Amino acid sequence: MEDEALAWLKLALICAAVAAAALRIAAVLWWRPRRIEDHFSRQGIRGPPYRFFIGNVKELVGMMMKASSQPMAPPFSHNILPRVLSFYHHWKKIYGSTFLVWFGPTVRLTVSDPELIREIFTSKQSEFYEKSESHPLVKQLEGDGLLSLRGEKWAHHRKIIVPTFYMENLKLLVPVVASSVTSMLEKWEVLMSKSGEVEIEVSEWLQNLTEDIITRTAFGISYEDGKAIFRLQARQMVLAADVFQKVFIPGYRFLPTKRNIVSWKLDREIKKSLVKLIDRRKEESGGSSDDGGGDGGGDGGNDAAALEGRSRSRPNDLLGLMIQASKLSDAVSVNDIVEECKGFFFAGKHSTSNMLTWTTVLLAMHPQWQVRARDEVLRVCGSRDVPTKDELVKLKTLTMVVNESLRLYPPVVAMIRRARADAELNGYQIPRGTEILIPILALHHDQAIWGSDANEFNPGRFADGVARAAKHPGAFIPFGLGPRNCIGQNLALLQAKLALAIIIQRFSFVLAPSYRHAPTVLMLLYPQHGAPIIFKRLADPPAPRDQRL
Ligand code: HEM
Repeated sequence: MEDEALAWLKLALICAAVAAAALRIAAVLWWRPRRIEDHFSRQGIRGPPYRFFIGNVKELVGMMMKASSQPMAPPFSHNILPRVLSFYHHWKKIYGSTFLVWFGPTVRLTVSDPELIREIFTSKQSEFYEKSESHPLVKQLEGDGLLSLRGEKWAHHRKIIVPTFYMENLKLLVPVVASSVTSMLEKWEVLMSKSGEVEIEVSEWLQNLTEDIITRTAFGISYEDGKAIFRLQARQMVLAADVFQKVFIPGYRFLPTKRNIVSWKLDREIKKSLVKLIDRRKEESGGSSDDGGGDGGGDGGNDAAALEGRSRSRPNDLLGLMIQASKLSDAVSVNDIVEECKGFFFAGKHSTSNMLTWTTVLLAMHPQWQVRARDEVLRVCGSRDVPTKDELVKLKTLTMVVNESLRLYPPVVAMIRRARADAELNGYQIPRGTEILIPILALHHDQAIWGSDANEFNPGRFADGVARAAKHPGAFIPFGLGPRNCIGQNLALLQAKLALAIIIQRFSFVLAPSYRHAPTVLMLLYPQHGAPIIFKRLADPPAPRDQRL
């Protein structure tokens, strides 16, 4: 009898637990989304209706797949928003520029008004919005460093790493970057036909170039070891990109599939090699706080100032700076350094090569700007000399071209933030946990901000600088904005200008007949069918040095 009562009790408890779990699931997947929809609807913000569990993902993926399966129309148009962010383009027409979209049961408020964006990133309100958790695959690649850290740990790391990217430090890297570029061009020369022409798939070559440069910046004197490590990471990226294109299955990354086993092995190898390298660099720098990256001495108190002093005298590499900082502060461990190195490779390589690829494509499409940019380079730097750091600053036309390329084809097409507490955004009440989607690409193509030629390539709009190029000074944000803006933007721009200057100095180029204009997004904005371009060696232009500026 007692046994039977116990059995009933157990059953009742199980039923209660199942009912509680079901209620919880229903709350998360049904009532909460409805409540949020109502909350925003009362404030005049609407969006496509939430569907149980999947939200708007099915329609969104369908629109994106359809768009990327169709050619651009007209074929070389820069009006790429409908193709690249088709869901935004479609729903904006129905619901206005501030609308809700459901990524599963997670709500995202899409915001493309520059005033609201400024509020989210730079005003006092900005402390309410934090970086949201990345997709697990992205997280594995970006590491647990600056890109994903939050709070005090992020602030500490940022303070330590910032001096690496000071312009006076980066300028010392000009010869390093230039030698990577010229060695790439020498390889192109070898491939050239007798008539001095060659077809190059630039996106691949430029990826190798930026990998080389980021390796030198991150590892400096340990270049060869760094290269081997970044090769492993590049393999891991290929695996991740493959999975990224498939339907996301929660928990998939924990399953011992063939792909996951290879990826885990790579991850272990990357960590092991980095730890070994860091230990060796630590040993080489002995008991002193100098890692050999600089020649000043630190007092152990103001670490950022000490690092800054060093950066003026010699180019420090990221690894050297982090090792130095780890000696000055317990807050940076070997594991932290490992994670930062991973993040730099992830953030620096493809974004910069994409920017270079799009700018090369645009110059091939718009020969009049290619000629203008070349005339300037030849006038300022001559026909064969590698531009110096001072000459680079004088290349105004090239700067305008790069900015226009970053406007029309921003490698990072969107950013996401998450409200960590209930917040007010210019009168809108934003509940805790709401994610905010900032479609950089849409902001950059908005006719209300950039004028009726927003979808045309017109570098001239940047003639008076970035702040005056649009109706709103904060409308150009390829590198993000506020305290978490891109730490590597100076390096990226320096690389791009130097590489482009050396290329246009030596070659003229046009799109290959096989080029199909098809911008698409997979983590970053890239040319779906590659970027084949025909380069033709220029006859040595007669520009003697003394006739230049
Ligand atoms: C054209 C090239 C690049 C573009 C378009 C770009 C774009 C961006 C954007 C939009 C952000 C802000 C993301 C957000 O707020 O959610 C960002 C952050 C970041 N970028 Fe870049 N980036 C580029 C190159 C680089 C390079 C070369 C490096 C490093 C070598 C780098 C390292 C980082 C890091 C570490 C962050 C996170 C900063 C923080 O949160 O404190 N980026 N980048």
